[in-house]
Amino acid sequence: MKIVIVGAGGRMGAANIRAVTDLDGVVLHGAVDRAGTDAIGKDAGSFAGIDPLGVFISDNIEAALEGADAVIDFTIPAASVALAAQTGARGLVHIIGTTGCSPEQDATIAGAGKAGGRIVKSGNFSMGVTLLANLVRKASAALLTYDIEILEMHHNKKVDAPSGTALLLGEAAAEGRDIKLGDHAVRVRDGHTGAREPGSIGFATLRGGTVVGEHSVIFAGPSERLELAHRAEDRAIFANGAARAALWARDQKPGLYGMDDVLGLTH
Ligand SMILES: NC(=O)C1=CN([C@@H]2O[C@H](COP(=O)(O)OP(=O)(O)OC[C@H]3O[C@@H](n4cnc5c(N)ncnc54)[C@H](OP(=O)(O)O)[C@@H]3O)[C@@H](O)[C@H]2O)C=CC1
Ligand SMILES: O=C(O)C1=N[C@H](C(=O)O)C[C@H](O)C1
Repeated sequence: MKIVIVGAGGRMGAANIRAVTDLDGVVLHGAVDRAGTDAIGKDAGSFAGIDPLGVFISDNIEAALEGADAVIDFTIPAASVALAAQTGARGLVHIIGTTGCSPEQDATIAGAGKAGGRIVKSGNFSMGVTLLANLVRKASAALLTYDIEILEMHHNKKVDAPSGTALLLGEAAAEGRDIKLGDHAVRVRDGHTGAREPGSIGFATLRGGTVVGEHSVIFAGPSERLELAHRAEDRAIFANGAARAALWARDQKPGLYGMDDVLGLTH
């Protein structure tokens, strides 16, 4: 399977180049980043800290897509939305790790799935978080009256908050109670907030240093707390999941999928 990495010059871009090079059945077909960025023209392998691959990071997405089967895209929302139109028109596999999309951008991406793309989009491609979301859904249903708070910490370069993972975990908690996250989420607290609204799902965001990604879901009840947590130690866990998702999506019908589908976890 011939894969193009988009956002190749970024933190996840380098991890994705290494993951695609390591996995049997896939080859790096192209590597693309934003015009004018430092990585353009560099060998993708050397850039990612491995042996040279003879694939050079380019700003020409159309040329890179020629002959490709799949795209792994960890960039910014506007870039992922624009790319989904191109992958949809070509019927390509499109793995989207980009977080921070608005509801309108998510709807446009879903439309690209209907138009022919095989899209897998997730706020977190690790096995651990995918399983964690399933545990959160169950705990939320079982501990119906407990207050739910979601805490995340990431490195000081992260640009969106709450993280895509925190929102994914919030969605799982809401599904467990058959409510809509949008109606119950409290994403920021400041000043005289009043007492906690029963049934709300709170988010708290920390940023600092080089933290890859840490998430805790706290169920706080009378005289006890249950905490379910995940700590990412290396971006390889996301990149390996994304490469695995690309191989899986090749044999699927056009549409929009998540990591539960890739791992065969039904709920
Ligand atoms: N779902 C998951 O499992 C994970 C998701 N993420 C998400 O992935 C995204 C990227 O994260 P990270 O790698 O840390 O961020 P980086 O900023 O390091 O990388 C993003 C890359 O995309 C490039 N880029 C921006 N616009 C375009 C464009 N139009 N075309 C091609 N490339 C473009 C950037 O270039 P430049 O810097 O020059 O603007 C940069 O090289 C974030 O949304 C993050 O939250 C991260 C880890 C795991
Ligand atoms: O930006 C990051 O770094 C990460 N982003 C994802 C998110 O927003 O949840 C996944 C991971 O936690 C790292």
